[in-house]
Amino acid sequence: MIELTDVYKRFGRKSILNGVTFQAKKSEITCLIGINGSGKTTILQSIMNLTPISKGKITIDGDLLNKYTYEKLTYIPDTITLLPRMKIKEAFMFMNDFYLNWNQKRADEMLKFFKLDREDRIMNLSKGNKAKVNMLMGLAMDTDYILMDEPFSGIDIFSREQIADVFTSHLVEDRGVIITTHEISDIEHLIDKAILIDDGVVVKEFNTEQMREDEGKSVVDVMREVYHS
Ligand SMILES: Nc1ncnc2c1ncn2[C@@H]1O[C@H](COP(=O)(O)OP(=O)(O)OP(=O)(O)O)[C@@H](O)[C@H]1O
Repeated sequence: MIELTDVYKRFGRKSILNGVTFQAKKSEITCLIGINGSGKTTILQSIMNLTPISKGKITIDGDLLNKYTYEKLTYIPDTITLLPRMKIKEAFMFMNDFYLNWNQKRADEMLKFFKLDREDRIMNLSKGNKAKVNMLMGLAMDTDYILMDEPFSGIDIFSREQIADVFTSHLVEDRGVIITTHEISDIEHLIDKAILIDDGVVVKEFNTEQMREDEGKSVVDVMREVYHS
C-alpha cells in the first residue's frame, strides 16, 4: 500500500500541498482528481521522491521512501520522454539494457494489443500512439505500483477507449495504480477509489462502487457537489 500522511509541499513561498493524507492499495485503481494546478502531479512526484516533501510522511508497504521502495514504483509522465528519433524496438533494447525489471514479454504483448509497429520512430507517431507507447513503456516494468500522470489527456476517443481497455486487462490486475485526471467522465467505470483534491488538500475520498450503490451517485455527480459548493 502507498500511504501519504499529512504531506506538505512548498515551492519557495508558494504552498502546494497542505496536509495530504490518503492510501492507495494494491489491486486497486486510485484516481486523483482535481482542476489544473491543484497539486496532482506534485503528489505523484513526491511519491517518486522526484521532489522532496516539506513535511509529513510517505510509505510504500509500510517503509519510508528509500532505494528499495523506489524499485516497487513506476512513474509514467504525461508526455513521452524517449528520444524522438528512436524506433520503438530501439527503445525496447534501451529499457532492456538499463532496467532489471523490464519485462520484454509484456512489452511485446502490449505492442500487439495497441497494434503498434516496432519499426516506427517515436517522432512519426500520432499523438494517440505516442500516448500508447508512453503507457506501454511504463506498464512493461515489473513493479508493484504504477503512477500515471494524465494518461488520457488530449487524445481522441478511440485511443482513449483502447488505453482504458488496458486497465481492465491482466496487464494491470494485481498491481496498484494511481492515475491523475481532470477528465473523469469516460474512465470513471474503471476506477475503484476517487480522491478529490482542491488547493493541495483531499476534499473527498470514496469507493466509487459503494458510492453508486449506497447513494446512486457517479464520480461526476460527487465532483459537481464538491467543486460547485
Ligand atoms: N518546480 C516548481 N516550482 C514552482 N512551482 C511549481 C513547481 N512545480 C509545480 N509548481 C506549482 O504547483 C502547483 C501545482 O502543480 P501540479 O503540476 O502539481 O498541479 P496539477 O494538479 O498536476 O495540474 P495539471 O492538471 O495542470 O497537471 C501549480 O501552481 C504549479 O505552478
